[in-house]
Amino acid sequence: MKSRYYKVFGSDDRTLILALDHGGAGKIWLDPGYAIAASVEGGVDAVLTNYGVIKKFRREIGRAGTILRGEVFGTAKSEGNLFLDYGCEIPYTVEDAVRVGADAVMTMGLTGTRFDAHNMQNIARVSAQCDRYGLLCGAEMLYKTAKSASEYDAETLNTICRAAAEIGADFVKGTFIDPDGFRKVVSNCYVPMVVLGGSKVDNDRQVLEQAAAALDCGAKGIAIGRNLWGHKNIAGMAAALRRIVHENATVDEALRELG
Ligand SMILES: O=C(CO)COP(=O)(O)O
Repeated sequence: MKSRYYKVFGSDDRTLILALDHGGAGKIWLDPGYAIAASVEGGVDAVLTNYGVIKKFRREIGRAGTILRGEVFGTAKSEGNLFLDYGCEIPYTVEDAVRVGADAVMTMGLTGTRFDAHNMQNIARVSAQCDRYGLLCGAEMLYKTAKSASEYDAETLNTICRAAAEIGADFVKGTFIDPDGFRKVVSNCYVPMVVLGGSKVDNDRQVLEQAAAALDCGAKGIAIGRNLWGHKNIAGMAAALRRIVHENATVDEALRELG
C-alpha cells in the first residue's frame, strides 16, 4: 500500500489529481487521451477517472497514479436527480481495480439524503477490500439535501469528512470552505484531505489562488476537473498547479507557466 500511496501522493505527501470522472457533465466532447496526456505532461501526480477510460488510455496515464471512480452514476440524460433520487452503487470490485492497474478507488460519500447510510457502507466495504489488495480508498464527501445544493459550514464538513476517516477511507476529498473553518476540519480529519475543484471559471488566478489557500489551510492536494481539462492550455495549467502544490510557489510565479 505504501508504494501505491506514493504513486498518488508525492514524496512531500502532496498530490495534484486530474479529475476526469464526471458522468457526462460537459466533458463528453473532450478527447480523454489528449486531456490525460497533456495533464501528465504538465505534471499531475494522478488521474481520477472511470473504468473504461483507464482501460483505453493506459498509455497516456503512464506512470501517473491511477484512481478508479468506483461508482457509475448514470448519464446526464437520466431522469431525476442523480444525487437525491438514487443511492450510489459500485459495480466494480477492488479486484477489477487491480486488474486495470489502479492504485486507489474513489468512492462517493454522498450524505444528507435517505441513502446516506447506504453510501457510507459502500465506503466501508471498499475500504476493507482495498486493505486486502493494498490499494488506497478515497472518499469524496458531499452533503446535499433537497434544500441545500452544496453549502457547507465547518460543522457539517467536519462531520462527514471525519466519518469517512473513521470507517476506513485513506484519504478524503472535500469542498474548500472558509479558511478558518477548513483549517479546523483538516486538523480533525486524521487522514489526508484533498479539495475538489469547482465550476469552470475563466480566471486562472482565481483557480490558483483557491488551490494555494486550501493547501495553506492544511489540504494535502487538489483534485481538479473542469478548470484543468476545460482549459485551453491543459499542460500549462497542470504545470502552474504543480508549482503551487509541490513547490509552494506564489500565484504570480505559478502563472508564469501559462505565459
Ligand atoms: O474532483 C472533482 C470531480 O471528481 C472535481 O471536478 P471539478 O474541478 O470539475 O469540480
